[in-house]
Amino acid sequence: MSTVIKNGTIVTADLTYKSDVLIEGGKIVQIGENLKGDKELDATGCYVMPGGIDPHTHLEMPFMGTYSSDDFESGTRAGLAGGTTMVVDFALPNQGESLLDALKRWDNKSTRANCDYSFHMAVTWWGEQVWDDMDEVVNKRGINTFKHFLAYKGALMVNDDELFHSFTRCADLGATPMVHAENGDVVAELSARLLADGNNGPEAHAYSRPPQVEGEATNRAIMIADMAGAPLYVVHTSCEDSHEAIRRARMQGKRVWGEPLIQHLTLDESEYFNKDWDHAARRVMSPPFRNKQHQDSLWAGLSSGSLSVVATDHCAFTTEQKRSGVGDFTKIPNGTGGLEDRMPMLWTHGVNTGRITMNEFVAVTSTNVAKIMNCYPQKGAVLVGADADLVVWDPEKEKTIAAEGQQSSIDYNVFEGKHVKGLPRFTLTRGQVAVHDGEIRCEEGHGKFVAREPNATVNRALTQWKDLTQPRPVERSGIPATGV
Ligand SMILES: NC(=O)NCCC(=O)O
Ligand SMILES: [Zn+2]
Repeated sequence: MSTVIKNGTIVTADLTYKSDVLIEGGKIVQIGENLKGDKELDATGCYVMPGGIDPHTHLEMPFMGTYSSDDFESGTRAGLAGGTTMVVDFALPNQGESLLDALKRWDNKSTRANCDYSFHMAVTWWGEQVWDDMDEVVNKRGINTFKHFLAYKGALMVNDDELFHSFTRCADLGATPMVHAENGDVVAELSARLLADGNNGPEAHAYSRPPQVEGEATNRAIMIADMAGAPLYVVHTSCEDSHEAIRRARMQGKRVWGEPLIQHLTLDESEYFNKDWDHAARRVMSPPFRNKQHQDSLWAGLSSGSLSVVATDHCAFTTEQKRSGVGDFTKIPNGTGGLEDRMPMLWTHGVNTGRITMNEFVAVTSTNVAKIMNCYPQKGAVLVGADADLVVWDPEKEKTIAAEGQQSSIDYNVFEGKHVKGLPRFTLTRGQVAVHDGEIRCEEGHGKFVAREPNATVNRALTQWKDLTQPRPVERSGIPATGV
C-alpha cells in the first residue's frame, strides 16, 4: 500500500521546491513530479516538511512524589496533533538505582507511544555503577545523550566533581552530555530567604531563580565540558545570561548547543503576577518565564544560529497536583505542557512575524535536533530512504488554543486563548496518517524506539582535536642529577 502526497511545496532546512512525495513501507521512496500511489493526500496550498522532533519531554515523570500527567499515549497523541512525529524523553534513575533498571521502567511506559521516540539518560547520582552502566546504555541500548541537573539540590542535583567525571565518561564513550543549568545552591538559599520573608506564592518561584543563576551555571557547565573534552547541549535556555555564555563558547569554537523552549519564547514573567493562584502556579517551571528583553535575545539566537533547537520540556502537572504548593511555592511541581502547541506557536510567532524563515523553522523544530541527536537522516529529512515522518502544513489553517478539546490529558493549557495561524493538515508517522484534516487517527503502540549511535561527527572531531592537543611530557635530552 503506497501513499502519495500531491501538489505540495517541500520545505526542508535548506530547500523550498514543488514536488510530490511517494511513501511505501513507512519510508519515503520517491520525490518527483506526477507521482501515483494507492492513496492520495492533497497538499495543495501546503508545505510538506519533516515532522517535528521534540528533543526534550518528560512524560509520566516522577517529580516531588507525583507523576507528570501526560503519559506516552496522551503525550505523543498531543505531539502528533501539532505536527510532532518524534519525542526524546528522559529515563530518570532514583538515587542509587542502576541506569539499566531505570531504563526498564521507561521501556514499559513507552509501549503505548503513538509515534517514534528515543531516550536520554539522566545522571542523578554518581558512582562506579553509573560509570559501568553508561557503557551499556551507549553501546547496547542506543542512547547517546546524558542529562545532568545543576538544580534541584538534595534531589536530582549533581556537584562539580560528579559533573566532570560524568562529562569525561561521555567524552570517552562518544556520547553528548546535556545540562539543566541553574545554580542549585543559590536557588535553595534564595528560596529559604523568600519563604522566611513571607513570599510563599508562585511569583516567588521566579524571584528564587533570577537569570544570574542560569548564566553562572551555563558558563560553569561549558567550561567543565571543555576541560572534559565533551560537547555540551544546554536544555531550556531561557535568558540572555545563559545565551551569552553559549554564544561566546560557540564563537570560540566550542561545540555547544542551546535549546530555548516555545514557552520561554512566547510567555513572559507577568504570568507569575496573575492574581489567580492557579493561573500562576500552572506556569511554574524551571527556569521560569522571563521578561521581553530575554525573549528578544532568544529569538535573535534562533535567527542568527547561536541557539539551535526549540523544545517544550513537556512535563504537565494537573491543577490539583500544582495545589500541593499552596502556602509554599517550593512544593509546586515544576513543569508545563507544550507538545501540542510548539509547532503552531513557533510558526505563528516566528515565521508569520518574519523573525525566522520557513527553512529555519524546519531546522530548529526537526533537522537540527536529528543531527545533534545523531538520528539524521532517518529522522528530520525529506529524502529518499528517510522515515516518512512528515507534516503537511497548512499556513492558512487557524485556531484559538484552548484546553477544551486538546489531546493532552491535563485540565488547562498555558497558551489558552492564543490565536495560531499555521497548523497540520496531515501528520504522518512512518507513513501512517495520524492526523487527517483535524481528525486524530493515531494508533496506540505504533511508536518505535529510535536507537542512536554514539560517535557522531562532532564527537569524533572533538576527540581528534583533544587527542592532538592533550598535555604531553616534554622530551628532554639531559635530566639534572637529584644530588642523592
Ligand atoms: N523544567 C521543569 O520545570 N520541569 C521538568 C524537569 C526539568 O527539566 O527541570
Ligand atoms: Zn530541566
